[in-house]
Amino acid sequence: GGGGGGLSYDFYERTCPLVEDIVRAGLKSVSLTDPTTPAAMLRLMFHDCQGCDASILIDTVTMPSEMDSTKNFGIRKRETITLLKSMVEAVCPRRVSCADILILAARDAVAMSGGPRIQVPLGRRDSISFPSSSLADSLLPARGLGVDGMLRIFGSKGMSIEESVAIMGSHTLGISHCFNIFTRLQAPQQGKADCIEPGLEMLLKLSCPLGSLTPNSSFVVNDPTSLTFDNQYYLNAMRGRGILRVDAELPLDPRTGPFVQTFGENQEDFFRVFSSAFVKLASSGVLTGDQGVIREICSVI
Ligand code: HEM
Ligand SMILES: [Ca+2]
Repeated sequence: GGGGGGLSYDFYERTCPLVEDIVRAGLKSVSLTDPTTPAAMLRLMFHDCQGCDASILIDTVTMPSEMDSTKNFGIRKRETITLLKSMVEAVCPRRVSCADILILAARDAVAMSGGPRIQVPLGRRDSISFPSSSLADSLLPARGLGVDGMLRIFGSKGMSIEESVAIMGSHTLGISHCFNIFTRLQAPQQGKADCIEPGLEMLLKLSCPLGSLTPNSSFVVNDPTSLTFDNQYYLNAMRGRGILRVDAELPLDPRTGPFVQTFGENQEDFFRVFSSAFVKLASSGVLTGDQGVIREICSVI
C-alpha cells in the first residue's frame, strides 16, 4: 500500500499487453451512445481513489455500500467498468484488476474529451473487504466544501497547491444536480469568499427553483463546454461563474487564485500539472503485490 510503491508502467506488458487498447476501444463505443460518459468516469475515479481499490463498484444486499453515502449522490455509469472488465476478461482472464481498469477508463476519458494523454502506472489490486458507507461519508468532500478543506484533502495525497488547483479542473467536464447546489443558492454568502455573478445566480435559480420536485434529476453544467476537457473551467470561475462553492472560491483565495489565472491563460500549463496531479490521485494508498485480490466481476466480492 502506501504512496503508490509497487505500481509500474509496464505491469501488464507480459500478462495482458492489449489491456490499454481494449479499455480505450470499449470506452469509445460506450461514449458514442452517451457523450457524458467521460465525465462520469472521471468523477467515479476520484470517488474510488480513497484507495483506488474498486470498492465503489461493489453491490451489497444486506448492508450499506459506498453508494449509500450521500457523498456519492450522482455517481453514474459504474456498470461501464463492469462491462470493460468483461471485455478484458475475455482476452486475459483473472489478470487485470477492476481498480486498474477504472484508472485507465478515467485517463482515457480525459484524453478522448480533448485533454492530456496521461501515462499511468498500473498494478493496483481490488479490495477484498466489504465497502463502507461511513468511510465514504468521512473521506469524500462535502458539496459545500471550501478551498481550505479541498487543499487539506489533496495535500494529504501529496499534491502541491498548484496540483490541487489543477485537479479541480476536472470540473471542466460534467454536471451538478440541483440537489447539490441548493444550499449554496440559499446562502450564497456562507463561505467567506464565496460570490455568485448575478447572471449565474439567476440561471441557477431558474434551473433549480426552490421547492423543485426534481432536485435529484435536474442539473446544470459545470462549465459552458461540459463535454470538452479544456481550461474554460478556470475562465468561468474567474468571471464569478463557478458552480460549487469550491469552484467560486478558487480564483478568490490568495493561495489558489494565481494558479487559476495561469491555467486560464495557458491550457498547456493546466494539462501538464493536471497530469502529475492525476497520477498522484490514482496512486494514493493503493493495494499492490499480494494485497487484495483481482475480482472477476467488479460488482461482486
Ligand atoms: C474536493 C473538492 C470537490 C468537491 C467539493 C466536488 C464536488 C462535486 C459535486 C457536488 C459534483 C456534482 C455531482 C452531481 O450533482 O451529480 C461534482 C461533479 C463532478 N466532479 Fe467533483 N468535487 C471535487 C473534486 C473533484 C475531483 C478531484 C474530480 C476528479 C478528479 C472531480 C470530478 C468531477 C466530475 C467529472 C464531475 C461531473 C460528474 C458528472 O457529470 O456526472 N471532482 N463534484
Ligand atoms: Ca470544459
